[in-house]
Amino acid sequence: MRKRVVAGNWKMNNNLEETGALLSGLKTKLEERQGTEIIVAPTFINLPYALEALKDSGIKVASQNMHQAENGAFTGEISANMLTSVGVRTVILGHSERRAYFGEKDEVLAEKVTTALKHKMQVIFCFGEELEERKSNNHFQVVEEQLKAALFHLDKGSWQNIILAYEPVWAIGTGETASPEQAQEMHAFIRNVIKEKFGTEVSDEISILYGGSVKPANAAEIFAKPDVDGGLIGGASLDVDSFAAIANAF
Ligand SMILES: O=C(CO)COP(=O)(O)O
Repeated sequence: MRKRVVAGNWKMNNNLEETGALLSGLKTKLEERQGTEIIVAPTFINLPYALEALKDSGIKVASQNMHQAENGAFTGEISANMLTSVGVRTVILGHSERRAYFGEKDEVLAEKVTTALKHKMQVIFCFGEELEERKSNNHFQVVEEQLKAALFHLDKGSWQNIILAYEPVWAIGTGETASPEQAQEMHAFIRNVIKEKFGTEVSDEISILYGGSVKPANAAEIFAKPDVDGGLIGGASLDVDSFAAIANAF
């Protein structure tokens, strides 16, 4: 049975006080939630605080990024060892904002995935096409290439620590969502790409999340599709009621 996951990517939002308020609201609203893995990804500086605040809640804490090297002269960066040493066991990698604004390429992302897995971290791996690529009908090819470049070096066993997050760039923060049919079509394609390389024992078990303007009003319809196993939520994860409503949309 593959996991259902609802994850909140807070991006560069929420200072300490705002983090505290959001976490205590989530704890109250989501503590009893069964059957769906809930993950929140505050900014690096608030990760230890979030871990403490969510202790015993069943809600997991993820970082939004990580450097591929073990340690060294990489000013401003955070390593896998630093994350796991404070108790963070999940990392979001490959987000389109990291690719677009910080120049992260597939090769670096492949290294980041390897490093995270070496440290026994769970990886939420993001990928997805840009608007022009969809308009020119290249979206399937783009997505397949992103998966191949960053994840095809893995062995079968590693996949139990991977969650995929399909996030079409044109739907992120734009209010424009992929239709449930578009999401299902792409998710089925992704599952098939994984099946052809790694077999059904991997493709049947891998959780594939959809991300891009998921809101309480559209979550249930998207999550109802057979190959959509949950969501990676940006803007709507910053509000307790919205995020709780999305988590309850299965
Ligand atoms: O980028 C996203 C999650 O990682 C999606 O962001 P929005 O939900 O704000 O569109």
